[in-house]
Amino acid sequence: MSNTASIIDGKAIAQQMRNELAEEVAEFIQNNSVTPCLAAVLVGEDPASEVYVRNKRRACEHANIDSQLHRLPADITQDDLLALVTKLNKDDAVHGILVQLPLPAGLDADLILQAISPSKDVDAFHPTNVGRMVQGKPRFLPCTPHGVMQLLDRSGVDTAGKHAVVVGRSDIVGKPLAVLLAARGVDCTVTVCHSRTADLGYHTRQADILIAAIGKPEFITGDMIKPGAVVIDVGVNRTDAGLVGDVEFASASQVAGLITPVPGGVGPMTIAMLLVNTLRAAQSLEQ
Ligand SMILES: Nc1nc(=O)c2c([nH]1)NC[C@@H]1CN(c3ccc(C(=O)N[C@@H](CCC(=O)O)C(=O)O)cc3)C=[N+]21
Repeated sequence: MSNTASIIDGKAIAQQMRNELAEEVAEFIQNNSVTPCLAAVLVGEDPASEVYVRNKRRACEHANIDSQLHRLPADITQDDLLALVTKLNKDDAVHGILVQLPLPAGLDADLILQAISPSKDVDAFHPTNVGRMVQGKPRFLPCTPHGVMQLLDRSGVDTAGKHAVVVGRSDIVGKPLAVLLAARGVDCTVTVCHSRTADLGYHTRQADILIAAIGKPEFITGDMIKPGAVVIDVGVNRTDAGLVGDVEFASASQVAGLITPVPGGVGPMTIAMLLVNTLRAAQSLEQ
C-alpha cells in the first residue's frame, strides 16, 4: 500500500500571515506615527546565523517594520554585550530585541536573555514570558512553537483529544511546544520524548501529531510514523546534501497524512511570528 502525504506549505502560509500583518502594521503606523522596530544582535560570524538574520531583515522590510542589526565581534565581553542590551531596553525607538543564538563560548546566554526587558522580548525567552505562557496568559509566544501551532491551525488539523508526541525537549522548541499543545482549547494529550527515551519508535508510532525537534538530520523515518499522522519537522540541519530536517522526508511522506517540508515548512513561520511579536511589542509600548 503506497500513500503520499499532503504537504503543508509553510512558505505560503507564512506569506499569507505576513500580508495580513503588513496591513495591521500600516494601520498602526498611521494611528501612532511610529514604525515598529526590531533590533537584532548578532555576535560573531556563524554562517547559519547570517542566513537567519538576512531573512529576518528582508521580512521586516516587506512588512514595513524597521530593523536594526547590531554586529559585535565574537570576543566581545559579557559586560559590553549587557551594556548594548541595556541601551536597547531604554531606547524608545526600539520595540523588539532579539539576541541571535547560539552565542559564542564564554558568554552566558541565560544571563543575557534575562537582561532583555520582558516587554521587548520578541523571542519570548525571558523567564517572565516563559512563565506567563505556561500559566496560559502569554504576552509573546516563542516564535517557532507559535509558528507550528499556526501551521496546525491553518491546515485545519483537529487537535482536541489527539495524541501529540514531541521529540525534543529544548527550551526554545520542545518544552514550549509541549505546553502549547496541551493548552486549553488545543487539548492534545502530549508525550515528550528525548535522546534518552527508551524505544522511541514505540512512542512516535502512537502519535496522531508528531513533532520532530531533536536536531538530528533525517532521524525520524517512515517506519516510526503512524499511517495518516500529521508530521511537523522543526529540524534545520545543514549537511553536504543541503538543508534537511529531522525527518527523512522520502520515507515519511509515504506514511504520513500531512507533512511539512524542509525548507519551506516551519522556518518561514518562525520569521512570520517574530514580526507578529514585534508589532505586538510596539502596540503595547506605544498605546
Ligand atoms: N534568538 C534567536 N531566535 C531565533 O528564532 C533563532 C535563533 N536565535 N537562532 C537560530 C534559530 C533558527 N531559526 C530559524 C529561522 C528561520 C529559518 C528559515 O527561514 N528557514 C528557511 C530556509 C532558510 C535557508 O535556506 O537557510 C526554511 O526552512 O524554509 C530557519 C531557522 C531561528 N532561530
